[in-house]
Order: sequence, then structure tokens, then C-alpha cells
Amino acid sequence: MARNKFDIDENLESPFDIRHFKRALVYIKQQKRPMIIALVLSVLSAGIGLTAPLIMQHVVDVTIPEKEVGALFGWSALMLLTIVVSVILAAIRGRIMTSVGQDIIFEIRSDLFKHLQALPFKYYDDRPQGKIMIRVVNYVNSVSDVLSNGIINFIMEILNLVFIAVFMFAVDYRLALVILAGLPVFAAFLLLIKNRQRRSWQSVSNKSSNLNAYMQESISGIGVTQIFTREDRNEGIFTRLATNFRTEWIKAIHYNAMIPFTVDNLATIVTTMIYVVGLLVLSPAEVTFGVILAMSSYAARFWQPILNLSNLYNGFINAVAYLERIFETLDEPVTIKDAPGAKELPPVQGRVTFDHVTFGYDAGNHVLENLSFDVKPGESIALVGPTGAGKTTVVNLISRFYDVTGGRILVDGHNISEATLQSLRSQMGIMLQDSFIFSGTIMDNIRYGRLDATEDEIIAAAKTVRADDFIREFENGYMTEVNERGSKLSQGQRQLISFARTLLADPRILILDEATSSIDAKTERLLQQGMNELLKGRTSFIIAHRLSTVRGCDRIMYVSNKGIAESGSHDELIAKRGLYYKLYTAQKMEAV
Ligand SMILES: Nc1ncnc2c1ncn2[C@@H]1O[C@H](COP(=O)(O)OP(=O)(O)OP(=O)(O)O)[C@@H](O)[C@H]1O
Repeated sequence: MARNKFDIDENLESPFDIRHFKRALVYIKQQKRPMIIALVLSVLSAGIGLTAPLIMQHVVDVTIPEKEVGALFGWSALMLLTIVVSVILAAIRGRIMTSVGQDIIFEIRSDLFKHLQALPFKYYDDRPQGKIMIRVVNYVNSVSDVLSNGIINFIMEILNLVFIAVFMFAVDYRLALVILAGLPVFAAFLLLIKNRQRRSWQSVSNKSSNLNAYMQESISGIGVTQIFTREDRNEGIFTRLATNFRTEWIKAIHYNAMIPFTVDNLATIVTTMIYVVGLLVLSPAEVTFGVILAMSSYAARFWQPILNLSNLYNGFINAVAYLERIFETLDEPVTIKDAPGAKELPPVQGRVTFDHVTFGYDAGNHVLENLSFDVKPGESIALVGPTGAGKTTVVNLISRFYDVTGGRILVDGHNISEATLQSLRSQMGIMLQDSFIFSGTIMDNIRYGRLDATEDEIIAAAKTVRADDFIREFENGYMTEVNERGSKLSQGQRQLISFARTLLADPRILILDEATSSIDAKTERLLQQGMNELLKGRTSFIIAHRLSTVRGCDRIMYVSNKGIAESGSHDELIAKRGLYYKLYTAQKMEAV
């Protein structure tokens, strides 16, 4: 799909159809046992409830005319008992179904989360995070009721209808037919509005997704908003998105509301018809007053399940709009994955070879073209060059965050696209430009990639990157709580923590993308000493704009024009007086 933004509706790639429905059934089937129990309880509860009109009919036609006072008390007590029992059964069923609904949500959400973790960078490049989040959190919530209670209620209401119909026909088949006559009218009405109603809910899901995306973006970018005093303008954007959502919601609810309205009116008409037919058309000898009373009670009871079914139908149409988005996410292909027959990469020495590699993020727009180089095990490589030249792209390809468009990348002679991702990435230490800090303690953050690391190992890694001193200065030291925005931590401190995290994994191939860009020159010098020790024997790729950081690397590659324009040691490149020389002297001049 094309890149999406918070104010662009997402095209629906695969609208809901029978396949999706079968898939939803998979989640429901896992809850078969409790659902059957709930269904049985519902049937019992409804069956018991249905005896009330029969008791009523008997009391009106026999007990009262014959003045059987004792029997009247008996029937009243029985009626009370039926009500109490049916309420208790309904309550138990309610408890079971709450847990079923939550279990279904849990399963769908787990599958979504698992899948999202496997999806490649490209998926996340293409859409705002808020649009992904809303599917996992809100949409899943919205479908739970339909997939749990909805199914039971649907079966129940159908059974209810059949029961009531049997009772109705048993009492008087002619009046029963009068009650049923409203059904075709209702079916025709549903058909008439079905598509409009469905489109309306799809639009609601889009607008709520847009709004969520904007909210998420606004919260993440709150600092920039306040710096540029964009609050008023952002409020305008928010108001527009919220209004769009509101309009679509009202439209969808309008369709929903039309359904019970129609049911209510049909029920009233049908009940009136019973009196008309019962009192005016049929003779008193044919229908007693008790029969008319029982039938009008059945008419109300018959149209109640229809009303309930139509509410379920509304819920279903609404849930479909969310389910199709949920399944769309689950169907999103995991493009970066183990190839069929992928092999475990053995413990590597760290040789990295680019063999005529071509790559573009978007088709037809190459960032790298026909790039070839060979890095020996243990060699340290600096990637320098202008902004946007492709340095990060080179390291992204080594880690297989994206697959090459042409050519191949080899590690120790093994084509990385034929190796398992786990065996490749577990031998790499990658520090991305964005040194992300997770919520938890500093200790948790350093331990993130190697859960079995001991405290001593964690402290040793922090010492190596010169993070130990500042961490100990916090009141709670390594147990200091931090969060995703890295509160309490300066940018440089965040970098040092994620640096320690990367080193702790003890990788053979180390990738540092602007790992020290926010660290002051003095700390960086100290860090460099520890690093030199650490880099020994490991292949490393270091991206840095500050050239002092990479001077000591074995080889410096100057990335530009979709490839490597210059390559050599610092001294060689300075002697060459080319692009690197220019960059270096320019930086030196700035420093003076
Ligand atoms: N996820 C992406 N989707 C599409 N294009 C991208 C993506 N990431 C980078 N690019 C484009 O690829 C080119 C190379 O980007 P890259 O991040 O590799 O540059 P860089 O040399 O690391 O830049 P910098 O020094 O600014 O970090 C740029 O033109 C950029 O616009």
C-alpha cells in the first residue's frame, strides 16, 4: 500500500467475506465448552420464562372464572419461581460469557501482537503508529461482544423464536400467522439498508483510526508542538478529524437506530392486528379473550427476539468493519523471514561481503546501486558521507531489516538471505540511531538483549561504555526507573545505556549508527579507550558524522552517489585529498 498519513483513509485491501467469518469461528471454537454450557443455561432460562403466558392463560380462562382461590395462589407461586430460576440461570450465563469474551479478545490480541513483532520495518514505514495501535487495542475490544455473547444470543434468539412460534401455533394458528406476517416486510427493509449501513461503519473505523493516529503523533511530538507554538493549529486539525469521526458515527448510528424503530412499529401493528382479527374477524366462539390475551403477549415476545436479533445484526455489521481491519493486519505478509530451507548460521568470524548489491526502499528508486566491498573479520569500518547518502541503509541491509533488491550479502561466505534471521541477528549487535529506552529500570534496559546476563556483567558493560559513573549518581543507581521517553536521562545518557545494551550481547559483528553523537567529546574520548578494547576481534561498522569518532577505524568508506565513493584509512584518504579530505578539513575548520 502507498504510504499513509493521519488524515488519509486506509484502503481496505480485503473486505469481509465468508473466509473472514470462518477465521473468526476459529477463535470462537476454542471456547466451545463454556459456550455450550452458557447456551444450555440460556435455553433453560428462556424455556422456563416461556411458561408464564401459559400459566396466565390458564388462570384467566379457568382459575379465575371458577374462583379457585387456592389454585390461584399456587399458580402465582409457580410463576414467581419461574422468574427467579430464569434470572439466576441468566446471571450464571452472564458470568461465563464475560470470561469467554475476554478469552477471545486475548487470543486475537496475542495473534496480532505476535504478527506485528514479525512484520518488517517496511510495514511500519508505511503507516502511522496510531493506526496500528487502534487495531490491537480498540478494534479487538469492539468485536469481543459479537464473537462471544453475539453468537450465543443469536442462537438463543432463534431458538426463542422457534419456541414462541410453536407456542403461538399451539394456541391459535390463525393469530400466529398474523404475527408472522410482519417478517417479510422487515427482511426487505434490512436488505434495503444493508450496504449503506456497512459502508458507514467502515467509514467510522477509518475516521477513528485517523483520529487515533493524529493523537498518537501529537503526543509523541508534543515538545516540537510547544516549541513552535502550534497548539492552535493542531487543535484545528484535531477538531477537523474529530468532527469527521463524529459525522460518520452519527450517520452509522442513524442506520442502526432505524432498525429497532422499524421493529417496534411492526410489533405494534402486528399486535393491533391480533385484536382486530381476534375480536372483529373471528367469532368469540372461535377465540376466547384468554387466547387473545395470550397471543398479544406472544406477539410482544415474538417481536422481542426479532428486535434483539436486529440489535445483534447491528453489532455484527459494526464488528465486521473492525474484523476486516484486524484480519487485514494478520494477513499482512511477513516479507522478511526465514527462506524455505534456511540454515542456521554457524558461529561467525565476522567477514562481511557486499556482492553487487542494489537496493531501494521504494520500487524504482535506488538508494544503493551495484555496491561491492569485502570486510575482513575483526576489521573496523567507518561509514561517513553526506546526510541521506545511504549509510544507515548499508547497515540495515546487513541486519536484514530490508532485503536487497539485487545482488547478495554474505557473512563468512553465507548468503544472509539463506540463513535464519535468529542465527544472523543474534550474532550482531546493532545500535540504531534512535537509542530507544523501554519502561523499566536502567538494569532492565541494559539486560534487554541478554536476559541471562548477571548484574556483574551488566555493570561491566556499563563501565566499558563509561555509563557506570552517571548511573551510580542516581539515587537508585541501576534500579532507577526510566520510561520510553527516557525521562531522567539526557540524550547522551540514553545513548550510553543503549550502547551498554548492545555490548552486553557480545556480538561478533557490531553496528553502531551514530552511537556517540550526543556524547560530549571528553566522555567520548574515555569511551573510545574502552571501545578499542572491545572492538578487538569483532567486525564493526560505525556510522558517525563526527569524524574524530572514526579516525582510528581500519577503513573509512565515504558513501555517496548510491555507492562507496572513496575507501581507505584516515591517512590514505587525507593524502588522497578527495571527498573525505574535504569533509574532514571542513569539520576541523568548524572546530577551530
Ligand atoms: N524507511 C525509508 N523509506 C523510504 N526511504 C528511506 C527510508 N529510510 C531512508 N530512506 C531514504 O534513503 C536514503 C538513504 O537514507 P539513509 O538513512 O541510509 O541515509 P544516511 O546516509 O544514513 O543519512 P544520515 O546521515 O542522515 O543518517 C535517503 O534518501 C532517505 O530519504
